[in-house]
Amino acid sequence: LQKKRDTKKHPLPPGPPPLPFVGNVIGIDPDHPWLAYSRWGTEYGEIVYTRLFSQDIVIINSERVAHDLLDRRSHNYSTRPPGLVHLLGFFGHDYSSTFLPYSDKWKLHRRIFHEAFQLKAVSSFRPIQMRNARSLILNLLTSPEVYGTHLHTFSTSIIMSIMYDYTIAPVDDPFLALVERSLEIDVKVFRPEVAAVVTQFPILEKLPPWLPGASLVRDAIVQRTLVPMIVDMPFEHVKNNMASSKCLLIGAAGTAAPSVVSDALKRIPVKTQDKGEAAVLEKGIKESSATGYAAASGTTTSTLYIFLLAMVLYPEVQARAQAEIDSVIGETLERLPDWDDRASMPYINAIILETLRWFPVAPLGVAHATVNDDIYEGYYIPKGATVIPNAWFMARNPDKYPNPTRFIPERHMSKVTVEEPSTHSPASDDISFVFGFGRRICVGRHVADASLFAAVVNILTVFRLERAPGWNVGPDAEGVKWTAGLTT
Ligand code: HEM
Repeated sequence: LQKKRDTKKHPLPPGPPPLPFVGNVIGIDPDHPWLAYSRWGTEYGEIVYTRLFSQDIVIINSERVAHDLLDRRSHNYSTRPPGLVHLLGFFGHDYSSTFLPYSDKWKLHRRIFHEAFQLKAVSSFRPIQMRNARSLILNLLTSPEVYGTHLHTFSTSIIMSIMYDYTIAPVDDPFLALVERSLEIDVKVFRPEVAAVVTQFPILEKLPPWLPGASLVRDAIVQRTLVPMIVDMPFEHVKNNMASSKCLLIGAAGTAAPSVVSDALKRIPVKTQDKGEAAVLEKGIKESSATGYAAASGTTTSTLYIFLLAMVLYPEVQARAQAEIDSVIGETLERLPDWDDRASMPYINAIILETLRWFPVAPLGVAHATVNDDIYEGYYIPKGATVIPNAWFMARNPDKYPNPTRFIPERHMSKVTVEEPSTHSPASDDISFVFGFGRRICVGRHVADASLFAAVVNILTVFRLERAPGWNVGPDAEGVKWTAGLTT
């Protein structure tokens, strides 16, 4: 039954007419929901209401509305959809900072991330990022045919070093195997569209696992086994390192190499003598750090795939970027670029911004939800509504980005920051919407920005990327097959 509401005074935002019971489920390609949402954006405007079964969905199709609601009214728009939160619980995933409802637990996770990943702190990770970028170009030189694996190794090695000072084994790393299996399930399941179906048909969670069609239950069983290992294994690695370094040097509080986890653990005794509170803090550190891998690896890797695609499709952009690099480090390649060169490379910075814009790797961001009813520009937005920022459509706003399907770094040239690199932040640039909004904006955006610079500048310094013969993809990237989930 549809909820009874008095929407006479304030109508719901416009949207496609729903069918009885199912709402607007039909017509959404589950693998590319942003395409339907964007069509509705063209037809109905900046804010669209739709219903998936009984779940209210509000799609935000413009940065203007997203800033109004998700930033300026963030007190009401900073939680996650209850259906999604429930689904995560069913999968044993209720530790994930990304999907925690707005709560004290989320605030603690956010504080732990903020201490490590705020703009003025992230420069301490630069040696790790540059070292991994150098390994990346070496790996690409050795076996270019498995470039995807190398991009993935680059992203995962960085986040594991930063978080845990954990060095990933070149082959068959035991932690990586676990986490990749788990992420495969995550990206296909943790979406508002799936949550709406499961909320409507709770029986789906109760089916016997052997039944054909009970893949949700089977996946949940696998996840509930994997999750405790994923959360515990790298955390114990840090604790063991800290303990053994203490044994070696009695009295020195942890001489293990620094990492986000060891730094956060070292801060605990200073802050609290209370055992209960210390346990809560330790759990918060363990759970938030386990979120870091999932949040950082797929997004960074996918962005680098899109960068390679752009370079192959736009050789003139590549040539201009390489001319810029040559002008800074010299054509003889006596050295590779480094952080100090960044301020002299506005075109490289513009390429990074355009890569993030051209195909946002999280095309629908991560869904927010309302805590209370709201009225916005005369429209009624119900309590508990799932609120989806359609980054894909924002990136294709022709008023802001003329010819939006084309890769044109020049459009950012007047905006790229060229000051001292430690003050450079993509959030201050005009593509910050790809990192989300308000209190939930991506905590890793400054880390991501630096990793992308390290990879992009090193790749362009030593390689020329060319189209493989017979590969027929046009400048709008039509013909490219996208693997879609939470991230593409
Ligand atoms: C190109 C790379 C990246 C992109 C495009 C990206 C994008 C996003 C987006 C769209 C969100 C959701 C924001 C919202 O709810 O409005 C998010 C959240 C988050 N990201 Fe990123 N991200 C990237 C890299 C990273 C990295 C490297 C890290 C960690 C070091 C990270 C950690 C997180 C975390 C923990 C959250 C959850 C924040 C919360 O719910 O409070 N991300 N990211």
